[in-house]
Amino acid sequence: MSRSAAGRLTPVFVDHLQLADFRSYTAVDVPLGAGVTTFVGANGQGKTNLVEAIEYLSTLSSHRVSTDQPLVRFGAERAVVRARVQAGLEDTRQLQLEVEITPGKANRAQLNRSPLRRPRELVGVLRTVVFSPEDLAVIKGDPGERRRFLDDLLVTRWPRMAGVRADYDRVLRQRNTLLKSLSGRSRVGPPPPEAASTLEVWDTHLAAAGGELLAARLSTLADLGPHMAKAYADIAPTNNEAAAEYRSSVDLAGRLSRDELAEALRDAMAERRLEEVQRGISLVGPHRDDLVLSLGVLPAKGYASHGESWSFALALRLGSFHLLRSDGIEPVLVLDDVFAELDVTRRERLAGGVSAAEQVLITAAVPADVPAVLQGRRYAVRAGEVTPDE
Ligand SMILES: Nc1ncnc2c1ncn2[C@@H]1O[C@H](COP(=O)(O)OP(=O)(O)OP(=O)(O)O)[C@@H](O)[C@H]1O
Repeated sequence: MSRSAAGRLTPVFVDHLQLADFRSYTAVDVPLGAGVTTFVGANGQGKTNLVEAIEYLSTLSSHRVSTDQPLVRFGAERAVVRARVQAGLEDTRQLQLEVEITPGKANRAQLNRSPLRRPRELVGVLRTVVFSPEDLAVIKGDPGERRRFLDDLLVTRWPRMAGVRADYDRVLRQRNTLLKSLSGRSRVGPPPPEAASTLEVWDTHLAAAGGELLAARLSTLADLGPHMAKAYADIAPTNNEAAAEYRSSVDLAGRLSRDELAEALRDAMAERRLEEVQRGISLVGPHRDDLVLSLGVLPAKGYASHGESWSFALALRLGSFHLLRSDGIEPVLVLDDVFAELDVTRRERLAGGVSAAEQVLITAAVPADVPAVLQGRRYAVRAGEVTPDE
């Protein structure tokens, strides 16, 4: 979604959500709209399930699970998530998004009631930024959590990158299978000529997709940096600046373009060929990289306090939100279960930081945790029923 001629962002928001056999819901219909909507209810009533469905329509993934099975209501065969999205200044442009999730089989997606050739084509029609308790793992967890954060963000910016990311993962799996078979030989030395040439083919594919992924990561991180630092300073004013630096498994030597990075990857693979064959695994590439998040001179991981880690996680999401807006994209902002984790000052600051959003979806077990300025439309969620809460 791009800027209008007047320079305004095109407003985008979910207007209606409909679920069938998704998570705990047999069937539910929820009218939504621009501005703030809060879902309140006791623990385990199905609040997060609602916003998770919207996230799934946007990204075809969930921040809570890595497989689709838990998304389908226990005992059901498939789930359907359907939403009407308003995308336009004149209230005229409505998009109908639908995805059918069938674990173990290919999912199916529709846009405006026409089946898409590949569900992936749905990615990017609706953009979301989701902040949830699971985000703490981006600060405290393994490098994979930070890679996923960055890759999710760059796919949100450039939906085409979903294909590049999938290609990279596929080629990596195939290359690893070959390396593993070579490492199983009784005497591990340079691979026999036939295997060496097959490996070179995989090197070329891995370097091509890897170079493109790396270039997108580096430019996204560079663009995110100032937004993230500002968001952190707004939430937790200290002298410590929040920063993020890319740590690569290859010597990047200032290279930034996709072709230069692909070449760097190919060189690094050639250099470590013997070691890769011995260990039976791909040792260089974006899948081995990390983001070093720091507060002042100290790394956040292992040093930041619990509150600082929360502020940092929040700054990553708010920074992402502002980055996307500066790209001309209007993402739907989801704040899932986060107000209970923040102190009063940070709640108020978060509320101030999201006031620019066209649509904010909030879940909370305790309504009083949500600052008054964010009290928009409210729904009570209880045992699979979603009803307006006056
Ligand atoms: N595939 C599924 N089939 C049936 N029920 C499910 C499925 N997945 C999750 N649930 C149920 O959904 C409920 C959790 O819903 P959800 O995570 O939306 O809760 P919540 O209202 O956000 O709660 P909290 O305030 O504790 O975060 C649990 O009771 C869980 O058993």
